[in-house]
Amino acid sequence: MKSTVDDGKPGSAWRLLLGHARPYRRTLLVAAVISCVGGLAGLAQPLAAKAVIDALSANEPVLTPIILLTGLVVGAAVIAAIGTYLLERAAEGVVLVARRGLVHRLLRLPVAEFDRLKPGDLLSRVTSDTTLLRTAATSTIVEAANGTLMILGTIVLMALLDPVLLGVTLAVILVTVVLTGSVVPRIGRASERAQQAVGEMGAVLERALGAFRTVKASGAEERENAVLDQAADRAWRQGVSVAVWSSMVGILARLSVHVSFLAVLGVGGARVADGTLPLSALIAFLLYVFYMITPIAALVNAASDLQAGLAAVRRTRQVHILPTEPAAQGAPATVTATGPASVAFHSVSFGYPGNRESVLTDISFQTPPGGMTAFVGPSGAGKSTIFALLERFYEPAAGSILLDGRDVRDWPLAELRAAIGYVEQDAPVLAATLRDNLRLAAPHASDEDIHDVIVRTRLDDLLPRLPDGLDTMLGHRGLTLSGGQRQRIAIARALLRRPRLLLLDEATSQLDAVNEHQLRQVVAELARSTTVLVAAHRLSTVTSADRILVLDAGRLRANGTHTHLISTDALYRQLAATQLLTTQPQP
Ligand SMILES: Nc1ncnc2c1ncn2[C@@H]1O[C@H](COP(=O)(O)OP(=O)(O)OP(=O)(O)O)[C@@H](O)[C@H]1O
Repeated sequence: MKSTVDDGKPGSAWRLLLGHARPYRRTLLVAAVISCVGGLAGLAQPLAAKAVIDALSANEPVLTPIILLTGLVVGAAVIAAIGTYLLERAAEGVVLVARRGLVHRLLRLPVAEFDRLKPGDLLSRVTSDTTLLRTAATSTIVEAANGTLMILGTIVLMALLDPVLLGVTLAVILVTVVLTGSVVPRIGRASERAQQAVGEMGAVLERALGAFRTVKASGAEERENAVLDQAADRAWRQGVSVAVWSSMVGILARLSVHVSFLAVLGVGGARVADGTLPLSALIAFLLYVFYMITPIAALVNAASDLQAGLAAVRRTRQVHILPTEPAAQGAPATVTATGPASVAFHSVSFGYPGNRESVLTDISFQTPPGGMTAFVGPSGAGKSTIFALLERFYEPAAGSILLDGRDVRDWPLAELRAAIGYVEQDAPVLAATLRDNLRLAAPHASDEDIHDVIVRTRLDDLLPRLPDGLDTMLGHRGLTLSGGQRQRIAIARALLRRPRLLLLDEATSQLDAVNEHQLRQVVAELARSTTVLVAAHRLSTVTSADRILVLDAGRLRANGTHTHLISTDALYRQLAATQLLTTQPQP
């Protein structure tokens, strides 16, 4: 995915990161105050210990100083725990909101957009990048704010002690800040490249695991392993690069304190020698120089973490600027009309995005409400593409598509899809129970409805063999089922939606002869109450269709019944001959 997020403005990633923190600003403020109070309680502990020792040596009552000391110790621990809890809670909140936002966006991507993306990379943005946001948008911001505050406080106290020595200290710190400023962006760039490599790894892994059996059967484990290794290696190298630059910044911070100390000692020593500065002021000043070590170290850490967070925010932002389907803004689907819907294509031409070749050229046809229309033609002729256009997964380059006399572009997208039952070519079974799989398209379907479609799709022979009936978990992508069973589940799922238009893409190709015959009867029965469009390879499944459209290389070349086409269309005759059909319609 191209990095187009910064919009050229360096501040935009910062704004986005702060945007993630904004909902938790109160919690973060409280956590910052708590951490200051905890720090003060810590600072007061030596004084309380001193009071206990003083009381002991002076033979005075020690109860009060001991209570005070205990109070400070316990109080500091409790306060620190509350601060940590608040920060961690806010951090989890940041991750939750970021993940929800990304998931919401991803599920609303247009199909055309999804085609060009890598699911594994998207997955890493939802899981890994959001985790990097976690600390950057919460504790790091608090740490940076506290560190800055402490440094400013020390500078004020230093100014009160001796402005000249302060000038010396600030000059050294300034040089360090300039040097650090040139290193920090490198941490950011390396972090972003490391995350990109993690994303690539996700994509390769998704590819290998998604085709697990094929990878094994092809003996390609080692080759896939090598590709994964390379991506992991790239992530490792960038991680090492982050480590190198981060330690450079650490060295600079340490050097700045030490050089400040020496410079203050030199200049201050000379001033003590010529009597312009009391020795006690020089000692106090030097102590303050050392007090700055902790906040400077905190700022250095924060700078590294923030760079990783900014890189992550840029990657998550890349998802947020992807287009979404209009359904994202629309109301939930409400089916207003019922009964079979008519379909019409008027001079539709279409080519897949990024592909200059036209896949459909000047396609025009009409189907009345109800009945079965079949699309036949050689592989790659464009049959599935017609269905994809009806579902509005893509927009045609020219022409118009009407469902029920209304242009599909004028239908609210959710309503359009609610009217259509779609069984895609390799309809997936999700890793969920059989019931949830069936209800995917009709979440409110009753158990009677479910049993009805199970009988109609001949799934009733499968059901008794499942250990928990409808509540049996079906494995990842339905791999625990046979191909035919997966197809019948997909058909049952589409039927449960009570569609006005049913699109069956090769839906019967994996059924045995008996089941296919039964299902053909189901489809024929269905064609009486709904409009059925079938994309078929096997003519045997569609010879009894009310009309058959013959597609060849994206053009509609003939249209008619089986008997008509056998006598008029050479391609159809050839298809029929190669599929060993008689010229008689099948029962
Ligand atoms: N998402 C896509 N992006 C780019 N090209 C695609 C995409 N899907 C299909 N195509 C191309 O569009 C053409 C038509 O494909 P389509 O799937 O519609 O054919 P089909 O007639 O259904 O074929 P089959 O019977 O083999 O399923 C093919 O050349 C195919 O390579």
